[in-house]
Amino acid sequence: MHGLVLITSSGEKQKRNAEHKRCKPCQNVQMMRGDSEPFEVKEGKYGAGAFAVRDMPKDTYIGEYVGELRTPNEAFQESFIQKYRDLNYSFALLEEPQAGSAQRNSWAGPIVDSHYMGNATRSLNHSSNPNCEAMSRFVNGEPRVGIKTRCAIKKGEELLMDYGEIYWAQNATDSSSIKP
Ligand SMILES: C[S@@+](CC[C@H](N)C(=O)[O-])C[C@H]1O[C@@H](n2cnc3c(N)ncnc32)[C@H](O)[C@@H]1O
Repeated sequence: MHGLVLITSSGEKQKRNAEHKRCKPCQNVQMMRGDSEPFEVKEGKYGAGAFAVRDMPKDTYIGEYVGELRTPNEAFQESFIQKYRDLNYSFALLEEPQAGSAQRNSWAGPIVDSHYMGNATRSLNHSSNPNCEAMSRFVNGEPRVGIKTRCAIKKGEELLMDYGEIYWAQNATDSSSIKP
């Protein structure tokens, strides 16, 4: 199965709790309110891409990565269609293995698939030097994924995030999937 990858770990959870206490404004609240930052979707190097329409500081909340929640098994079935179209909109929540464990990252929960029901955040393309990042939050007990800037971004720049190693390992046979 292939998909965009979001790592959650105990370190991440501690960071998240600390962020929650600082709340300026709290990103859970931004998700609940449905806040979003405007950006433009237009043709880029890898099909549609998302581009900043104004300068944004680091940690700007861009919006929620919305989609259908799928089980890993459902996502596996769906992945054949997405692979055929060479467009994969599945966002998996992964858990990091315990320190010292030989186990690889494993699927931890539902997969957010924006292929059929999504919003413009599904247009963010991949870069190994990203200017945006995903964050997972439990909002009223529901797993949700938001996108925020990880550095200051200038108007006109493409918004990019790192899809993660597994995505590219699983797509390695596709000649069009060239990791930049
Ligand atoms: C979440 S979608 C991003 C939006 C997509 N470009 C579109 O036109 O809808 C992910 C897909 O974009 C393409 N893509 C994104 N970043 C890429 C990159 N760095 N290199 C090659 N293809 C990329 C791949 O086809 C991938 O399956």
